[in-house]
Amino acid sequence: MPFKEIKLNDGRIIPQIGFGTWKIPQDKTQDNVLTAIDVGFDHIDTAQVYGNELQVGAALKETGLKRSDVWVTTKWSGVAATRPAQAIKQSLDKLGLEYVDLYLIHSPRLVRPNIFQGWSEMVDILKKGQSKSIGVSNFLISDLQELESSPITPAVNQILLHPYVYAQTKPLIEYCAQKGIVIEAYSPLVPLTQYPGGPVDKPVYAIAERLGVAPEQVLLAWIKSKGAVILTTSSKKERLERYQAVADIDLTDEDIEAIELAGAKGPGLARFRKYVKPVVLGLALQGAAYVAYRWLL
Ligand SMILES: NC(=O)C1=CN([C@@H]2O[C@H](COP(=O)(O)OP(=O)(O)OC[C@H]3O[C@@H](n4cnc5c(N)ncnc54)[C@H](O)[C@@H]3O)[C@@H](O)[C@H]2O)C=CC1
Ligand SMILES: O=CCc1c[nH]c2ccccc12
Repeated sequence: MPFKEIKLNDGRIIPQIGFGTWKIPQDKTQDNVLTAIDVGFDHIDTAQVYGNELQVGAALKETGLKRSDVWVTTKWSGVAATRPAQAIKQSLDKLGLEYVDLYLIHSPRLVRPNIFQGWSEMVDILKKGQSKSIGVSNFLISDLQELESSPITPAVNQILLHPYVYAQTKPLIEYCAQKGIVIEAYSPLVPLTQYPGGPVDKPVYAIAERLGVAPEQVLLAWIKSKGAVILTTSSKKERLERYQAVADIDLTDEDIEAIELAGAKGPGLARFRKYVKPVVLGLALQGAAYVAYRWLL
């Protein structure tokens, strides 16, 4: 089955695979994005906190692509204690765009305890046309429940998704399906990048050998089987070509079950969500420093 164009609850169509730009140094971003677009990516994912929106924008300009031919997502990450209204203006400026396709709250920690208020600020951005769709990232069911009385449901929830966290994440995935919220899966290759030698390797390598494909393609095909948007990355053109080729790789129900059974024997969410806390702590310190600076002025 080729990559689907996934329909969001606001009627817009999002390309099923996106090129992620987290951790790409500024001096490499423009080239990497150009390579991604060259091999067929038409969906780029960045964020305020990645610090490379300017270079993403430069790449988009260099391609000469029509604005409607590329999907651009960015996120409000709360850098320097910004609120969404200020952050979106800065992001659009850096990207050199009049609108983004999707604007996300990067983490519920940015808006707790008043999640509804934070979401209302995102709705304002939607109304102003600064983003065509709005959504959230790293939201739990309890966070999403706070938004149930909003007239606008998040279009997506961008979350960590790979076989080692699938069993624990299933209730969230099911909740999102029920509410019409599309899942965007980030870090799908964690079994290869952060837990090589783990129980998922056995079925993944066996399936890869049987199909004559690479193990990373099997993991991305597994995400595809869930109907989620895939967010992945590489600086290498050949890898990006392999990711794109996943459009033509379909797993059987037995393959999917074998991967999930092995995934359930792995370490689970606690092992893989560690980075979020230090990052958010860093942002909080940055915010506190800014508030102190404004108070001293
Ligand atoms: N909203 C959020 O909080 C987050 C969003 N993201 C988004 O998702 C994007 C993708 O996330 P990643 O964690 O980078 O994705 P990922 O799990 O797809 O990992 C990509 C890495 O895997 C490597 N790789 C590919 N094949 C491999 C193999 N066979 N063996 C070993 N390594 C291999 C690639 O070279 C690349 O460095 C990010 O760039 C960002 O845009 C990522 C993390 C958090
Ligand atoms: O997006 C990737 C991980 C990350 C980097 N900075 C933040 C801030 C808030 C949530 C997640 C992240």
